[in-house]
Amino acid sequence: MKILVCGGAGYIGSHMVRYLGGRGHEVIVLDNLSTGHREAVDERQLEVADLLVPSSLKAVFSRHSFDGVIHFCARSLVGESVSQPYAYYENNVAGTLNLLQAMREAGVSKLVFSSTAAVFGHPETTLIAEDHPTRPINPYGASKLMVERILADAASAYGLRSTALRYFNAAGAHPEGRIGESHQPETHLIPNVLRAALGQEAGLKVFGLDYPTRDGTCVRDYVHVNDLASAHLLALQHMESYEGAHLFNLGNGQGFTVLEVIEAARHVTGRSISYAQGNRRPGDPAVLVASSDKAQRVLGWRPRFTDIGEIIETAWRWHQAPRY
Ligand SMILES: NC(=O)c1ccc[n+]([C@@H]2O[C@H](COP(=O)([O-])OP(=O)(O)OC[C@H]3O[C@@H](n4cnc5c(N)ncnc54)[C@H](O)[C@@H]3O)[C@@H](O)[C@H]2O)c1
Ligand SMILES: O=c1ccn([C@@H]2O[C@H](COP(=O)(O)OP(=O)(O)O[C@H]3O[C@H](CO)[C@H](O)[C@H](O)[C@H]3O)[C@@H](O)[C@H]2O)c(=O)[nH]1
Repeated sequence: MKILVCGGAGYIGSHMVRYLGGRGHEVIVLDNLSTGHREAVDERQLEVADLLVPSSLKAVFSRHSFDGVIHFCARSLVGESVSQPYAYYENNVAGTLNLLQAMREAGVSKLVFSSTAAVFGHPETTLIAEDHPTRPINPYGASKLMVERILADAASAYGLRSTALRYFNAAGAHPEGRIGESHQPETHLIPNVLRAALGQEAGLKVFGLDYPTRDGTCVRDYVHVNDLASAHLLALQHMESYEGAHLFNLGNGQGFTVLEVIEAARHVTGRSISYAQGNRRPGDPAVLVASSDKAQRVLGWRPRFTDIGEIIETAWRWHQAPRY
C-alpha cells in the first residue's frame, strides 16, 4: 500500500513510519514540524505541509496517490488545551476537516485516526471498554471526540471508512534506539523519570499521592509505540473488508501507579531517581486502564510488550543517546 502518515515526524507517527517501511509499504510523511522532528524521518519521504493550510495539503494529494491515510497530527497537551481552547479546536478539529476534504477530493476513502483515553473523562469502571460513556473533561479530549463524531457522519454521508484508535499511555521507543520520544516541554511521566535518572531533570514531581489507589498515585495503562503501530496497520487492513466508522481502545489492560513506574525505572537503569511530592495535576483521573478485548478479537491485535520493565528499557536506550 502507499500510505500517507500525517504527523509522521512526531513520536508515535515516526514509529508508525518505521513499522510500515519494515513491512514493504510505501510511506509519505506530511508534517508541519511544529512538535515533530525532521531527523525522525527519511528526508525523501517528508512533505512539509500544514493541515491548517488547505493549499499545502492539496498539493501533497496531487503529487501522490494514496491507498489510505493515518492521521497523528494534533496539539495534545491537556493543560494547554484548557488555557488555549481555540488553538486546540482549530488544529485538531478544523485541521482534520481540511484533511478529510482533501481526501474526499482525491478519492482516498480510508483513514486511521489517533483518538485518546481523554474522551472518557473520569471513568465509571476500572477497565474501560469502547461503550464506556464519553464525557471529556478538557478541550483536548473534547476535540478528539468531535472528530470521532465527524467520522461517523462522514461514513454515512460519503462512505468514508475510518478507524479511531483511542490510545491510553503511549510509551517506549523503537528497540534499535534511533527514534524515540522528544517533546518540548516534556510532560509525560516515563521520559521525565528517565531524564531524572540521567541527572537531567532535577525537579521530577509525583503529581498527587492522595488518590484512592494502592499507593496513592495515579494508575495508567502503558502501551508500547510499536504495538500501537501494529494496531494501525491491522486497522487499515480491516477496513478493506468492512465499511463504516470503527472504534477501538488500545492499552495493555494492566495498570501501573506512578511510584511503580519509578521503581521499574530504577531497576532498569540501575540509578537512583529522586522525586518530590507534588500536588494533583488538574484533570488527571485516578485510574485509566483499557479493555482492549475488542481490538484483540476484531483486529487480531496482540501487544508484544506487556512488561513495564521491557517498555521502559526501550525508552532508556533512546534517552541515553537521543538523536534529536
Ligand atoms: N502520546 C500519547 O500518549 C498519546 C495518547 C493518546 C493519544 N495520542 C494522540 O496521538 C497522536 C500523536 O501523539 P504524539 O505523542 O506522537 O504527538 P507529537 O506531538 O509527537 O506528534 C504530532 C505530530 O503532528 C505534527 N502536527 C501537528 N499539527 C499539525 C498540523 N496542523 N499540520 C501538520 N502537522 C502537524 C507535529 O509536528 C508532530 O510531528 C496525537 O494525535 C495525540 O493526540 C497520544
Ligand atoms: O512529571 C510527571 C508526569 C506525569 N506524572 C503522572 O504520571 C501519570 C501519567 O502522566 P502522563 O502525562 O505521562 O500521561 P497522561 O496519563 O496524563 O496522558 C495520556 O493520556 C491522556 C488521556 O488522559 C492524553 O491522551 C495524553 O495525550 C496521554 O499522554 C499521571 O498520573 C501524571 O499525573 C507525574 O506524576 N509526574
